[in-house]
Amino acid sequence: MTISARELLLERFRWIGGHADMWPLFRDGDAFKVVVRALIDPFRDAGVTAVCGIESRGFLLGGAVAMELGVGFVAVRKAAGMFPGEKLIGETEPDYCGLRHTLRIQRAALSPDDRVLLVDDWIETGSQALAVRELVAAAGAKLVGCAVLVDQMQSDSKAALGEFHALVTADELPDASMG
Ligand SMILES: O=P(O)(O)OC[C@H]1O[C@H](OP(=O)(O)OP(=O)(O)O)[C@H](O)[C@@H]1O
Repeated sequence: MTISARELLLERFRWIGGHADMWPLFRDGDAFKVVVRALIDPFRDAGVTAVCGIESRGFLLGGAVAMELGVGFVAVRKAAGMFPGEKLIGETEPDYCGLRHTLRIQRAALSPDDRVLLVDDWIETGSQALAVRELVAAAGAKLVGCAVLVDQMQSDSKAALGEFHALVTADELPDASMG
């Protein structure tokens, strides 16, 4: 019997010391492939031309999704001074930790004919995803949608992220007090 990405995620997910631990899922090559393919499913025929991923876990998933879709990857960096050349820069609202981040993409990475899929492991306040939306718009490109493993976002702003696809919601995961 084939196990679905959703079942894999629910089965392998752990809390360790209050931190969500999905790394064992990525360590298993077969499971990783199933999860990446499930993230892509609604977007296979959406005309996506670029995948964006936010530093750092979004790099891992976004790169894999880009490869599978056969398009390029656009890094969204938080770290200052790490990106060469001209950049587009945006500030986030406070994220799930109450932190504001400065997000950057290389200006030349996107053009007005690009159709962008944002990929991440987890969305909670949506602050970082919404800031990426602004960067994509500043490049003149279109954010087609957002694919995440875990959705914990309550805000109505989710609609601003285009087609939204999550493998599970946070309330389906084991309770954080278990870890
Ligand atoms: O919806 P929000 O409240 O904006 O939070 C979601 C973001 O937070 C996490 O990254 P984190 O900042 O923990 O960085 P990491 O991937 O390096 O752990 C996650 O990977 C998202 O990028």
